[in-house]
Amino acid sequence: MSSPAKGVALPQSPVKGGSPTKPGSPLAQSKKSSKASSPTRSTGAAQPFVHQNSDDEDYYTRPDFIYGGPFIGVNRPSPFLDTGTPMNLPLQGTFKKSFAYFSLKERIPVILTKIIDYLSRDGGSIKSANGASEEDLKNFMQSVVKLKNDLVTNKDYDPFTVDTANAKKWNMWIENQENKKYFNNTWMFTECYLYRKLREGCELTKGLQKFDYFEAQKKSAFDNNVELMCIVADKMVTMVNKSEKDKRKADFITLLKICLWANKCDLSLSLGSQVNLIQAAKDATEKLRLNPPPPPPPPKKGKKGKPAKEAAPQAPLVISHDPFQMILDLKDKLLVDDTAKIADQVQNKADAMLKAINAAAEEVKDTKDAKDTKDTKDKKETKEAAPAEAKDGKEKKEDAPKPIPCPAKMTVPQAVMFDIVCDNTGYELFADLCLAHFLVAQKIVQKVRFHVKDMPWFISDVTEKDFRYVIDACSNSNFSKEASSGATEGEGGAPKIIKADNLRLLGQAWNQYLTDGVFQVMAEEFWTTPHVYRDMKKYDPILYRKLQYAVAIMFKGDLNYRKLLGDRNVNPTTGFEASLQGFIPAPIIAVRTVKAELICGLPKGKWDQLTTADEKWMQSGDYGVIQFCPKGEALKVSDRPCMDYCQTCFGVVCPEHTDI
Ligand SMILES: O=P(O)(O)OC[C@H]1O[C@](O)(CO)[C@@H](O)[C@@H]1O
Repeated sequence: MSSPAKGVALPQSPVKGGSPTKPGSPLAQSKKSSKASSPTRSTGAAQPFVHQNSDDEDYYTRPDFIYGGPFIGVNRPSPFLDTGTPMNLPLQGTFKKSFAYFSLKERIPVILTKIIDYLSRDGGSIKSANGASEEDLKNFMQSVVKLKNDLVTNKDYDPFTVDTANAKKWNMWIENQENKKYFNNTWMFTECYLYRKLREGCELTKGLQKFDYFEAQKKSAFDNNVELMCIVADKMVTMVNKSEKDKRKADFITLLKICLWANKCDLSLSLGSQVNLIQAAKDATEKLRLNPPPPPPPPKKGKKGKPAKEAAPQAPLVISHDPFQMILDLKDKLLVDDTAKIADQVQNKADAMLKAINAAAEEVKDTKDAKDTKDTKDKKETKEAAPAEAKDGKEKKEDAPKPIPCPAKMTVPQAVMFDIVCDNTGYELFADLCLAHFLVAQKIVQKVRFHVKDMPWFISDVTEKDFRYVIDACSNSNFSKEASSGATEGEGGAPKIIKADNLRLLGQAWNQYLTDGVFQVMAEEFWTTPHVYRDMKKYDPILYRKLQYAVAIMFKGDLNYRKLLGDRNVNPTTGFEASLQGFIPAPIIAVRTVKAELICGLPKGKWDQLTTADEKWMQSGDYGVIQFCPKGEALKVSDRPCMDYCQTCFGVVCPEHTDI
């Protein structure tokens, strides 16, 4: 990992004056606490105070100029604390033992440096692929260099200068921030700002408007995991034929877990380095070999008349890269498993929703029939009264387009829909598509809406272009390879050949689903704003309402999880529903491998146990949760109709919101 650019590294000299460890201060408490019981879980809210190592020494001790008088050295209180994130506070770059601080100080500068390297190394091909000029490339590169320097020197955010409605909104949000410095504001705001600012660098050029600086990495990530996709595709064949209840439930659960572990494949945590699950499995096996788990305890003797308890199974010593075997191998790393509840309740809710939709359609039909009968009667009377020549003319049949009622008035959706708020492209998106395909094929739902990003985001997040790329790449794959060691062997012990035949079929089916509107891709602006989800209603009520039509919404990955929890270090034993802070447009499913220091819904003592074993377990992506909140806000006739209401649709037929 390279350090921040020369000459701009954050200063580390001691602050003059001020007691660094006041009794009762967060730092004092952290010093008292042992490493294992984590200082930050027992502290109260952090108060800014002067301490020894300020990351912004210059600013906090810079002399004040008194008009007409001397420069006087003052010690301002520094917000930097030598702790992790205190409980219930937002993750923030001021907590020097937190992953947020480490990310801003070390990880993101590396990500930005890699973009700069890429631009200088592949400038020629970037220019020709985008029709961009040398000037465009130079300007973009300069903007990335400046962004990196501003970050590592903890400057104030720059306002956006590109003339777009979105940039104006960002400027307003920046203006509303109490802290405008990269490290001093919330990690969420700063991180999102950085990715948005990167985009602006392209928007300000003529020729790089559509340039995706992460595209090449995303494409390689797809190629690196095709073998896994072929393995999953072969199994999918057995999951899509209409099956009986128990198998359907078991397959639903399996696919949720495939979706979970696919979330290991993000390029942001790996700083853009390729994540190859086959290699990762080999590395994990090697780790186990060097540090094997203790043998399971001997079976307990049964009480009088009762059979002896079975011995606990030996923890696996080889981690397979076969995604289905991986589910079993990683069983203990799945910290919260609500999959059975999800499978049951999504099915039940979907059945109930279908009934309501059919009943509503029946009602509309009855009204229409009654109207048609009346119309026919009226017409007949008019005809009889009409002049003779008109009676000879043929009757014109009109094919009225299917109206979409005003979304503000609609309380029953148009179809049973499942929503996926996507995270990473490549293998993770492939896994999400498999789950979506399964839900449609088993007729649990009629439609799946995929929510993707409207700009390159956190390196590997799915954009609309990536979405189509993955489907096309699956349809056209001609992968064929002898299975790597660790995968299932073929008949008679012969090496198994892994082929893309079924993967191609899946890709073709998905293309058809897209054409038919069974799969829908939506790239709403809200997903690339810095707002956490409890604020969605305020910032994007229309999206909130759209989500309310879903039978359930699956939020993928770590960043979505952070936004669901308000990016706060909540108490790890707080329940999932309470942690959502009122954000329940529909039942919520969170499927996330743990890559940031926040989690909820853990059993008592689990967090301490994991932290004792490995202080950094929350940064590794090795653990996962699949959590469920079955509640959803009931759909009422809206008291806050959408912006088009009464302007163009007049509450009858919506010309705008065809995605509902
Ligand atoms: O792709 P995911 O699962 O959202 O992870 C994104 C990564 O980026 C981060 O937001 C940090 O930059 C982490 O939370 C996580 O490591």
